[in-house]
Amino acid sequence: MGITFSSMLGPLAFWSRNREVRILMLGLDSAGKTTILYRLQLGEVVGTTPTIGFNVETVRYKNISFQVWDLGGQSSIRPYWRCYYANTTAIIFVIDAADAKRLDSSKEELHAILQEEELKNTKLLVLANKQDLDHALKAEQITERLDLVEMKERSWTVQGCSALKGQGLEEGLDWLVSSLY
Ligand SMILES: Nc1nc2c(ncn2[C@@H]2O[C@H](COP(=O)(O)OP(=O)(O)OP(=O)(O)O)[C@@H](O)[C@H]2O)c(=O)[nH]1
Ligand SMILES: [Mg+2]
Repeated sequence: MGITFSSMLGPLAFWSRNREVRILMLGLDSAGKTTILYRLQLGEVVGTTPTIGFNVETVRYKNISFQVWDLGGQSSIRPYWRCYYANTTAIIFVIDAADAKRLDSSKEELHAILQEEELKNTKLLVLANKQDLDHALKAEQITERLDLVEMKERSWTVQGCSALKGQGLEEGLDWLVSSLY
């Protein structure tokens, strides 16, 4: 009996308890996607091998269930990314910020994804991973190199992180959560 705080929150509380947000994690091979997935889910660094196909895990953060799809990034399997686009809420695009030579390839793949009709309403979190390495480019430099500065039609951000050290990932998820409301 009586009105409880959660009943007053009503639909919002229901939404946050029950909605599963589908996230696609994409990026070139060896960017650190699988390491990030398991760092988020288990809170530790696991040994990885190149992903052939995908890993999918539920990550609970701030009362929201994220269903995170981590797809293999090798060039031969990138054409299969499109099979997973439907019903995606947000893209996490992972960059190896210490691998400046491959930034142009990352940019090409990212801009191709952003043209996809099925992904046109998705939020975009770019993770500039491997910030623990001395020569890693900072988030601002990655933003420029990826040609994102002028992008106005979608919610996006670039967040520096290190899956190895566990830094920057919570900030990225906080941005994702805030972008959902
Ligand atoms: N120094 C450093 N190395 C990292 C970091 N994150 C991942 N790595 C390493 O980068 C390599 C590739 O990591 P994965 O997570 O397998 O990369 P991936 O993006 O899943 O690669 P594919 O499955 O081939 O698409 C591994 O040796 C990781 O240990 C990081 O933050 N810092
Ligand atoms: Mg992988």
